[in-house]
Amino acid sequence: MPDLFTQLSDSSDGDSPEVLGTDAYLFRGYALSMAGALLTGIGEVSARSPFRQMKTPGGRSMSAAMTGCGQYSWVTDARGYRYTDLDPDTGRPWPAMPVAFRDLATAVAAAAGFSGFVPDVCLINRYQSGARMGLHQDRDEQDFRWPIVSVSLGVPAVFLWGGLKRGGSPARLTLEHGDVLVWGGEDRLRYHGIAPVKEGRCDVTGHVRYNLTFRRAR
Ligand SMILES: O=C(O)CCC(=O)C(=O)O
Ligand SMILES: [Fe+2]
Repeated sequence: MPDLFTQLSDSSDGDSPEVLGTDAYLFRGYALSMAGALLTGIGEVSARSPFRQMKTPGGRSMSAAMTGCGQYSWVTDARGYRYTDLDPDTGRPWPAMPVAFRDLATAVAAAAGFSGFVPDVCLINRYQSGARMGLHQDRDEQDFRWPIVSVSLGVPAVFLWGGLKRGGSPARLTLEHGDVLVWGGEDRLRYHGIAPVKEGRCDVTGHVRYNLTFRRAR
């Protein structure tokens, strides 16, 4: 893979990512130096569009609480999964995406070989202990050529990394405060999820895990 070499040496923190697939990388600690700014951003976004536990189309409450920012964000309710330009809870547009969020997503995507990624969505997940996310694909976006960029903050969690089809037992990776995953290309539709988050403590977030997931919805 000659390309991989070039990409790795372009990695802006100088550390090589772990390779999770043809087009999937884990950049350990990539967001550590920006964690303060990211948490401030989460506070500002959630002051305007509060975290809420959404319902699946089948009527079950998601255990992770969610909010979002950007031009659109992702919602689920009895009508299904979709992106909206208004927050259904406030009736107002989703808060603007903080510049620090967007710049981080663009830079790490480029380090993974996806130059020109400009997210129009940042979905923010908040996990208390016991919260989880079942195996799923991210497939409500228009153009699967753009990757998913996923930033973990706070208490660690086990990320489940499956294949392109349902079934089989997924790989398990512990994601810690500051870790960033990028998946796209051949890996764009991989099943993934989060195992129930264990009781833990992080100096900056307390008992909570946050995940920022950056997408290009449209
Ligand atoms: O919390 C995570 O790390 C994964 C979140 C996720 O897969 C999603 O929001 O679609
Ligand atoms: Fe996902």
